[in-house]
Amino acid sequence: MIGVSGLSVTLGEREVLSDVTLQVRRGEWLAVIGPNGAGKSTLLKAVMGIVGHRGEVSIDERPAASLKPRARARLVAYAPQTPALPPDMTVSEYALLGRTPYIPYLGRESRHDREVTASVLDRLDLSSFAARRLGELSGGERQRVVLARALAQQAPVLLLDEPTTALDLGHQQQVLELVDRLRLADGLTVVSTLHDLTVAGQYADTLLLLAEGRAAAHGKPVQVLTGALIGKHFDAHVKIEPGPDGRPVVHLIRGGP
Ligand SMILES: Nc1ncnc2c1ncn2[C@@H]1O[C@H](COP(=O)(O)OP(=O)(O)OP(=O)(O)O)[C@@H](O)[C@H]1O
Repeated sequence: MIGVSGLSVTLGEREVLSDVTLQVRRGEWLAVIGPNGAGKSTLLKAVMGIVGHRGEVSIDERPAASLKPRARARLVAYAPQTPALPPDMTVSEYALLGRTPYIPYLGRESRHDREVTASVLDRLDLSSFAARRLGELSGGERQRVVLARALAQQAPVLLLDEPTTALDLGHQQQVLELVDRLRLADGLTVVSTLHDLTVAGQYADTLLLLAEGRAAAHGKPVQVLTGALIGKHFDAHVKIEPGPDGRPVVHLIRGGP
């Protein structure tokens, strides 16, 4: 569904992504992990086509560069880490922007567009916030609104940049379960950056470990979440245990490194 080949990005004077190649199958969840500054957000932005890059990106077998903005928006929804939100816009107006690729030029949203948006707001516990202004929300509420806009887009590919960092535990689970259910029901392809390595290993089929802009490891959670790789690339001292479902659980060890 997503193909990336020889992807490199230079920002300012620095090459922040170097020669990254990967494939994400339809219905797969890929989590991009790695230390701060490794290039995770830049990888998502390059797939979205919002930073200049070298190398190839294809979406649904089509070169991403050839997609017109409206066609791209019907294929890929992106929830950035810290988007600028217009403070006076309401939650429902903002979430409805996710329907823009379906609204005719100079036309208005349909009843279906409003229903899809309302249903997404409901599934993210945001119905009671629908009339609130974005400038009056907490960090976690804002994060769920950004996600609501992306989900309202109903695109087959979802790119989520740190979708849960500002969320309390219950809302983290709600968001991750919602994305997972949509993926299993509708075959969504998901690429998310995630700092919580245990969560990444719980939900994703495949992990990509980026370090200094390069792919340092790629594979199933048990192959990537190893003490050796985490010690080397995060400079962290951890203990890894299999969780109840066999997927790895990463514990920080007090006193290390
Ligand atoms: N506009 C820019 N000009 C120069 N360097 C930049 C620019 N934007 C980002 N960078 C650098 O690119 C590198 C990769 O940034 P990126 O945001 O992709 O990292 P990340 O892995 O998502 O980090 P984090 O975990 O901290 O969110 C960082 O070293 C960052 O300082």
